[in-house]
Amino acid sequence: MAESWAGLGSAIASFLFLYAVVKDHIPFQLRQYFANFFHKVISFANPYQQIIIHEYNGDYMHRDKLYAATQAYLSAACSFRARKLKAELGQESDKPSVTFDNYEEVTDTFRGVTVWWYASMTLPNSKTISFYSEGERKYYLLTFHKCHRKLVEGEYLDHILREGRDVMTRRRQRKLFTNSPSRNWYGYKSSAWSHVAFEHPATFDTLAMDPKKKEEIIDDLVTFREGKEYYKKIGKAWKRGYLLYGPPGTGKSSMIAAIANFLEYDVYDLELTAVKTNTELRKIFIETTGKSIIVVEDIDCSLDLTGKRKEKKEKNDEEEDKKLPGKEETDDNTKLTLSGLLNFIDGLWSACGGERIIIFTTNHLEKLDPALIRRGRMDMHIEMSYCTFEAFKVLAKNYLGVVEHDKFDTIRTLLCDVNMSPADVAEGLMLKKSRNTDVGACLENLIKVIEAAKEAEANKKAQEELAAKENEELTEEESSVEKALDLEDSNSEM
Ligand SMILES: Nc1ncnc2c1ncn2[C@@H]1O[C@H](COP(=O)(O)OP(=O)(O)OP(=O)(O)O)[C@@H](O)[C@H]1O
Ligand SMILES: [Mg+2]
Repeated sequence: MAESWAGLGSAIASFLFLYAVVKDHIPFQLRQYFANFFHKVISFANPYQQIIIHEYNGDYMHRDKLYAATQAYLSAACSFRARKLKAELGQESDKPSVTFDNYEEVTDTFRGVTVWWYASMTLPNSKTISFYSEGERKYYLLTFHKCHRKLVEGEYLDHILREGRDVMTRRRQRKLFTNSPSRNWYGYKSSAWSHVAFEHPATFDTLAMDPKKKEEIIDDLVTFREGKEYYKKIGKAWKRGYLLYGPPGTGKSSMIAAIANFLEYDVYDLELTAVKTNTELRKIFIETTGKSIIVVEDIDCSLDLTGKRKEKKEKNDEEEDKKLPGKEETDDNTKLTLSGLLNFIDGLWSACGGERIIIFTTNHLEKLDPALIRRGRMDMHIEMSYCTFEAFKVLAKNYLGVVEHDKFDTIRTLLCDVNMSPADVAEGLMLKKSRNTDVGACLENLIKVIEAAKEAEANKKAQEELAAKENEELTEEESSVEKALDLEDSNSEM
């Protein structure tokens, strides 16, 4: 046996030696012909097929998107099968990712089919003198059986792209954007938005509100997040509008942060007062990305939107006849109007860019134009109310770590008679906590705060009643004087 192996070895060595000697004497075309023929024979006999995914294609400017998605996918789904791993922190990421190192191979299974992934790179050719210094070129090599080609090309690569993008989205450093005034939209890479890292700690666990309502909102968000196919089926853009309304300090902004953290979306905080025209608003909108929340806080203060559309329509009807041909259309395009805002929410443009949530907040629901908040535009109206006992229990758990206490009953009774925002209740719990860690003392402090608020509210109510009574008496007096004067006048006429 050993002899026959030795014989084979020497035969190969002789062949390679001979080939090296005669290679230079064979014409190039003939060599090419033999190489092609050899390749065909090999691939005919080889039942496997390969797809290569390079990190950079053509130039060094743009990293291939499929390569990036593959890297993310493999790091999440397969790297645990590799022996040699490497960890790195991507540019846009805030979480380290662990992926398998070069020259490692892992397997993956898709619909019962096994495929092999191999990470490798080509080293720079040191003999080539180039103006640009070339580095190593990394790539992934995907190997699979020939009979699964349709599945791999048709579905598996799409699956890699989709899942990989999801992993990248989850790992990315989320951002809080704000729109810059249009005078700053100039220069290289000019953008309507500037951003900082989004790091708000609010979550649904820290949000004090009725647990049933909270559950409803979470269910709605989950349905939305998983509703891509549904929205496609019913022919609606994949977006959802929420209107948060309620008095100051009831948690509207905290709710936005909790939603963003729950869905892992970016937040675009749209300052409408910095937008001058409908065209600007459209540009701002186009520059937002999918998986994001667009927020307009205090919408009632941002613009005088009430009834403007109606007035405008009437005015337009009147002015229709006066319009001269060739006269410039100014109104709609040079000003930010309610119809501009409505277009922004659900016009044709609203469908571009993927899943989006739009949230408006207001302290005064009654001030808003019904068209702006009708169902379909603002799909869910969420009232953020004064602190109830259920909401207080969430705050007590978060701030003091207690779920039950003797003083809870007193607080329950007190909260029924007073309108206190969760912000005020939280402040009552926090003030004392900073100096004294005793839970009983903190709750005692809160009771005092609520009692003081109750007294202040009662005083205010009494004053208002007094003022109303005085006003009433004054009007009564005035009307009796008027009546007396009228009587005098009629007597003198007679
Ligand atoms: N429902 C709540 N749950 C937990 N904390 C709350 C809640 N409401 C208010 N707070 C606390 O009060 C602070 C202010 O709340 P937030 O800014 O969310 O109120 P808001 O409704 O947006 O008020 P405004 O109408 O003035 O903008 C928050 O930082 C948070 O600590
Ligand atoms: Mg707010």
